[in-house]
Amino acid sequence: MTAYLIKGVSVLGGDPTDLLIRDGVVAETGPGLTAPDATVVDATGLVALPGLVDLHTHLREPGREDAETVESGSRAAALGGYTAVCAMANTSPVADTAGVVEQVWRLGREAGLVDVQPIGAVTVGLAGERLAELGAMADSAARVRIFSDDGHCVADPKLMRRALEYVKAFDGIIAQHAEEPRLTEGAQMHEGEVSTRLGLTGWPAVAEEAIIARDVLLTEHVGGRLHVCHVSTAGSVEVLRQAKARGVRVTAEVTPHHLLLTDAKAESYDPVYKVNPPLRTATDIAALRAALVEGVIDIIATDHAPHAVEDKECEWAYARPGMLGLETALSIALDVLGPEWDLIAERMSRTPARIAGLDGHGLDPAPGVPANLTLVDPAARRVIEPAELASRSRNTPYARMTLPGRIVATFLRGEPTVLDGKALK
Ligand SMILES: NC(=O)N[C@@H](CC(=O)O)C(=O)O
Repeated sequence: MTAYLIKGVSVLGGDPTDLLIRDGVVAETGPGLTAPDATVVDATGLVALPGLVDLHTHLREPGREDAETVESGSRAAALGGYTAVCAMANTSPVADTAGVVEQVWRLGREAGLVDVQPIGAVTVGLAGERLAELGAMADSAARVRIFSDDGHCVADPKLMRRALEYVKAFDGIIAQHAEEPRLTEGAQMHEGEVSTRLGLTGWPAVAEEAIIARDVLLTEHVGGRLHVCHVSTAGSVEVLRQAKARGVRVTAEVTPHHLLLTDAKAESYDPVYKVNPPLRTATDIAALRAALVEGVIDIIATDHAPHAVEDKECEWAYARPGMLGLETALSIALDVLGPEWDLIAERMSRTPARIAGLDGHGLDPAPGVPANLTLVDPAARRVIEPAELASRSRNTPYARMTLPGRIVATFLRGEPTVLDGKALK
């Protein structure tokens, strides 16, 4: 294994120092380190963060390798500063058996760019009718601890209750896509002023809030663990605030796009802005940002949702919902939160690693800690060019926008996956 000496780096915004990485761990920290055998990385002006951890990534393999593969998504993740991602189960076939989750897990190991932790489906085929083999997935080599039908809501309350109860045996989590399906039939965008003007069927905020309210009560009742995917409304924040105040074991995520973009984007009729849950209003954005700072929302998760050109560059009504996120998330966080490095590390690395139980991730660089870290140039500004993204898909909502921050290097267990802003594999 090569040793790396990172010179002049600011750890989480602190004074410049050096980090010596050897045998996969941070061996030493402090100014003026020397190590003749080490490769020197000049990190003047760069900030070191614990490697980012994404709790919500769609890698599309197996089934839609034209949109993304475990390898291409892993590369996009590493370039975005991530060292671990949790892969959602809505693949084809669905990740609802030990066989499929082990396949995704193995593909992640082979790609070797980030740790890929599969999420298992809650119900067979995401159909919402009967529980999948949750125990077999938990016992598999992939050691699944988070289960989600994301893309679909586990709408049946009895099934949701059973799922929450079942995974308690191994302290598992049910991650809910909160969308009451009867309230969103035919929905195309957020229900509000803009949808009325455009004549598009609305997806009301209450469709999300009603499910979160139900699920925190169910979670409280059975003493389980709930994670709420992509929270998008001010009302949801209030439901979560109350649940947390009562001590319910619930965590929640917000996506970068729900922190930045509003439903006014739909006025362009450009399906790149079609996403589930839909882009909401400026009032919602303000509430989500405040909740993220306060900790009512625990983490930023990308909901990286690559889609092939034919599924996005078509009429709005026929387009699939979802947008890319891995390669731009840190920039959006910087834009929204400012250079609040400790908060960014908390919401994008430490807390997601803790929720997912990913040992060795989410730890600040210190002697003895596995060297999973990323180096950011906070002064850089970059123009997002879709053709330059490592993802196989092009559906970024930030095309040609200038965003702050650039990932210069990412290390996974002491080996660089990204150097000089370029993926090494
Ligand atoms: N977030 C999205 O808009 N899309 C997700 C699934 C989903 O949550 O609908 C996808 O898999 O494409």
